[in-house]
Amino acid sequence: LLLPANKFIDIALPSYDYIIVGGGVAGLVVANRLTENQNVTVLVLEAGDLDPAPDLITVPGLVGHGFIPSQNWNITTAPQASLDNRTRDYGQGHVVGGGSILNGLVMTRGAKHDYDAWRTLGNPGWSWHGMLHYFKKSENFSTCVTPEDRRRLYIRPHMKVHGKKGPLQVGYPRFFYNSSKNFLEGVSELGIPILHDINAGISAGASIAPATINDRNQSRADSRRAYLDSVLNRPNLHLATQQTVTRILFGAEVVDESSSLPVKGLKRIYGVEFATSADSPRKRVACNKEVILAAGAIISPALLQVSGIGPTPILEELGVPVQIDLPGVGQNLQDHGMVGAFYNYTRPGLFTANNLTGDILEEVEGQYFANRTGPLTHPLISTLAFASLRHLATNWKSLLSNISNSQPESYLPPGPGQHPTILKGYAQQHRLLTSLLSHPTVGALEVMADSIGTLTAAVQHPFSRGFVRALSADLFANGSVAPNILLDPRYCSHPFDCDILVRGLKLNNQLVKTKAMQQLIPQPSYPWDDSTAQNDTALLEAIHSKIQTEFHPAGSTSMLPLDLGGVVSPRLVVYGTSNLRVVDAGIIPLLPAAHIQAAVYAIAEKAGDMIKQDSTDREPNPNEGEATPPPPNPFTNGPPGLGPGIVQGPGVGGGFHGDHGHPH
Ligand SMILES: Cc1cc2nc3c(=O)[nH]c(=O)nc-3n(C[C@H](O)[C@H](O)[C@H](O)COP(=O)(O)OP(=O)(O)OC[C@H]3O[C@@H](n4cnc5c(N)ncnc54)[C@H](O)[C@@H]3O)c2cc1C
Repeated sequence: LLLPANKFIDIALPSYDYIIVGGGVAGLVVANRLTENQNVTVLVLEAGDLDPAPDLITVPGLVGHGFIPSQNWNITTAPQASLDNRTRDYGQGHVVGGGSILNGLVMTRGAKHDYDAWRTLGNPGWSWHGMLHYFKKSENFSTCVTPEDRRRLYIRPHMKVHGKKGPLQVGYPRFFYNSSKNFLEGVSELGIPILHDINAGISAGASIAPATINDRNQSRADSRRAYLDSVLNRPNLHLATQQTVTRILFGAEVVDESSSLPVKGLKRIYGVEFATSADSPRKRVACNKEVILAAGAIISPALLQVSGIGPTPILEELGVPVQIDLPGVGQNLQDHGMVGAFYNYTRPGLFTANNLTGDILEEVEGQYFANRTGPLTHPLISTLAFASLRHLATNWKSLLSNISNSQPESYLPPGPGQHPTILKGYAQQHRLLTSLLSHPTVGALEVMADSIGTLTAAVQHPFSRGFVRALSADLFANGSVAPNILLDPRYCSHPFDCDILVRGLKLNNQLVKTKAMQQLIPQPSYPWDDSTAQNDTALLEAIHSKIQTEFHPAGSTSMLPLDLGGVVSPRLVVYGTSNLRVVDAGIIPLLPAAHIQAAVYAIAEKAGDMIKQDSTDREPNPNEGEATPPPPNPFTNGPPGLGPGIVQGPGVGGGFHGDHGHPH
């Protein structure tokens, strides 16, 4: 139900039990699960709008054809000092559904060991075992692949590890390019196994990865379609679009003896401040229970900082009063850097995505829209391989021992990145990474194959750590949010990451020489041809100029113990607060070797259960209402009944302008 913009004042409540900041992947999962309880009220504030389902979004075959500008935050990285000193564009979803509206649909989980490492880092309950229930809970897995495709492409999922009843459709396209088979068998010739199911706990191997595709109509499955559309009529769920949260507001300090949360003497969050645009009035809304940050790994930490939660030196520079000195906020940022290398397949008659032009495109479109079959059901990437370090280097043991003997702190950013807790946390990650990379089932590198000859290499267990920070106390300074965010992934600030990519490109050069791949008649061009294939310096130079994001930012609000630079506890509560959680990709303490949407859906499902559980544990809580007196109604039209629906921006009128004396 979409209500006109001016209904915002009419239907918004003065306070909600839960306020979710960001209606992307994690935010919509949590909104759905919390509103299963009809006695609970939830407001989702989303900066973007509902997408009108254009073909560019819904048709898998159009993945990679660009972003709709209004749906992208248009963030740019800092110049990459360890590469070529250039900035990189960094697309992020600014739309209901967040990254799941823009993403490449690839659905991979990573290895069992990747998640067991999260537990080892001090997070009980967050092992593979702890996540598997939620991987399954989120997905409705479908195996509608023809027997012929199953056989030739080795698709045999282990149904025990998949869910059939979850909201998110996960399946396979109804069309595969022939080059997929060459790729799988070529990789196998190099001694890397073909996996029948890449999501069963062993990820080092080649596979056809499932996709977030709705099997029935072969269109994109995203968090909005999966988790929101079917529950929009719940009267206890309000979604306000085009509302950017600019600050988290603090209430009184509470001492809550009865809570299972670590709340004694902690700060209580009162609500949030938000606005439709830089020059529109700031409004406030209060929470009865919690504020839940789901603004993604880049904006959630910036929001914490401008609200006074973060490293003191950064808060002081911003001129923001320090509410909680939390050194980890914005640190430990990790990403999978990737390099697209091109080996043009020239076999005469080979059908590739390049053929989708003119009459053929018209025919293929007709096929797709008439009966949802054909090449347009196929996303950009279905075919990929994860190589373990053993697959990349015979001297893997000595490589790892060299890393173990190095000084981890020298690789971290200066300033707030050198806080003792951050150093300690990174040293632990460093040890765990070397252990993970020694494992034959864990990916060190991913190679993604499209149909035309691009073999994109991406480093999967990066040692480099970047950071994100706000540049202004007002996220809307200078008119929009992006210029106020400093995002520095610091690609290859640890040289081992680029070393992995060099090895990856050499692997590519071996791969295109296999019998299976030779059938495609690949024509590598400079810098991927034989002139540079064995020349590390030339490959490194090419990598430096071509690295870009695989769009997997994580770690910037890490779930780690406080003395390891953590921001949230294993219950995802921000340290120092009683009722503020983060549930998005930022909490991932160590990136898995995988595309990370599967992990984010599962994290949010787990968060939903924890929030419900903690709420039950906490009730009745006589102190709670007293500690934070009901706020004045921030909407001039008074508290109406809770009506169903979406509240769509631009929000008009009625908000508090400036301070009204209660929260700060
Ligand atoms: C181009 C692209 C391709 C990708 N490809 C894949 C892939 O193929 N497979 C895969 O597994 N993963 C992929 N990913 C990654 C995956 O989509 C993300 O990991 C996932 O979306 C992260 O979920 P999240 O909830 O943390 O953040 P998001 O999904 O980004 O959601 C954050 C939401 O918060 C909103 N928001 C932010 N700040 C505010 C604010 N101040 N106020 C209100 N709202 C706010 C945003 O608009 C957004 O809707 C891709 C991502 C991108 C961008």
